[in-house]
Order: sequence, then structure tokens, then C-alpha cells
Amino acid sequence: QSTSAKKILIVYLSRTNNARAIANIIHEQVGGKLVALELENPYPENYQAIVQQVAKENETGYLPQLKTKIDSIDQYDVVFVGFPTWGMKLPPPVKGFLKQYNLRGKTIVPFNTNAGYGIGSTFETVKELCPNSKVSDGFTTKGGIERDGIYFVMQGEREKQVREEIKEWLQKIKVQR
Ligand SMILES: Cc1cc2nc3c(=O)[nH]c(=O)nc-3n(C[C@H](O)[C@H](O)[C@H](O)COP(=O)(O)O)c2cc1C
Repeated sequence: QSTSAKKILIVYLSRTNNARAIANIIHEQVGGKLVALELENPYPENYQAIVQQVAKENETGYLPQLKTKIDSIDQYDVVFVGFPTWGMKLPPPVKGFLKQYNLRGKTIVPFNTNAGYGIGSTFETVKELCPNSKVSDGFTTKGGIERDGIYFVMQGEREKQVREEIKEWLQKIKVQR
């Protein structure tokens, strides 16, 4: 069964715009509402500082307050959730989003970019936080390597290649416009 005629929400967290680029490509393919997750208190610009802050938040289970509000989440059938891998884990703001909204009965579709170390526990955590949802097979691809000063990479040939990978994935998980 294809998900056409279902209402789609695409939510993403992105610091250096790689997950944002994936979100834009998904949006171009499936439509729906596209929303960037923003925080009341943004993370530090400095890489070492954000790494430390995220490690601390993971230790204590702290969930930063989201500035972004979703209007009537009830109307959506399919919720794409995009994020980078942070410290091999799901970023705290994304955990907060999944905990804050009632996603019961919806299809949740995770997507990820990372520096090449992979998804870590991110997709597993999405499943854990959405026990009453159907969680689809996620999409992951290599993004930037901020540690090495490589930020946004989803352009030119790389973007074309990723667009093709995303098309195939969307066909496989049967989410189409
Ligand atoms: C705080 C922080 C922690 C990160 N931890 C990891 C990691 O554990 N593994 C990894 O492969 N990449 C890690 N990265 C790199 C990002 O996942 C990668 O650059 C991603 O493409 C960024 O996505 P964005 O441009 O949407 O923010 C980390 C980046 C930041 C800022």
C-alpha cells in the first residue's frame, strides 16, 4: 500500500545544513509540510563547546526546550524525522520532539547524516521513543565532518547522487506523492 493521499510532515534538526538538504530533497519528492526544529537557546557555534554540551545533556537526560511548535500534529499520518548523529546518539532536541508529541498510530520515517561513523544508536532510539508508531527503515548518508572543518557537502555531484539514493529509498519504503 502506497502512502499517497496521506498527510506528511517533515521535521528536521540541522546545524550545518546537511540534514536540511536531505529534508528538502524528501520534500521535493513527497510534498507535505517542512519544519526545522529550532531551540529556545541555540547551541554554541564552537564545535568543542557543542560536543561537550551534548555529552552533558546525554549524561543527565536533559532535553532542551524547543522554540518550534507543530500545529495540530493529529492531522499528519506520516512524520519524517531528520537529524545528524551527535556523539553516536540521537540529538537531545530530537528526543525531546519525539517525547513531546503524541505520535501514536503514525508512520515515523527517520533520516540521518553523519561524519562517516554511521547512525550509532539514533534509529534504535527513535524506535524506543515511538513504541506506538510504525517506524520505517531509515535513510542515512555521509554528511560533513565538522571536526575537520568540513561543513556542508550536499551540492553538485554529491547532491545528485544523494537525490537518486533518496528516490530509491522512498520507493522501497513506499512513500510517494
Ligand atoms: C556535536 C556533534 C557531534 C557529532 N558526533 C558525530 C558522531 O558521533 N558520529 C559522526 O559520524 N558524526 C558526528 N558529527 C558530525 C555530524 O553528524 C555531521 O557533520 C552531519 O552531517 C551534520 O549534519 P547537519 O549538517 O545537518 O548538522 C557530530 C557533529 C556535531 C556538531
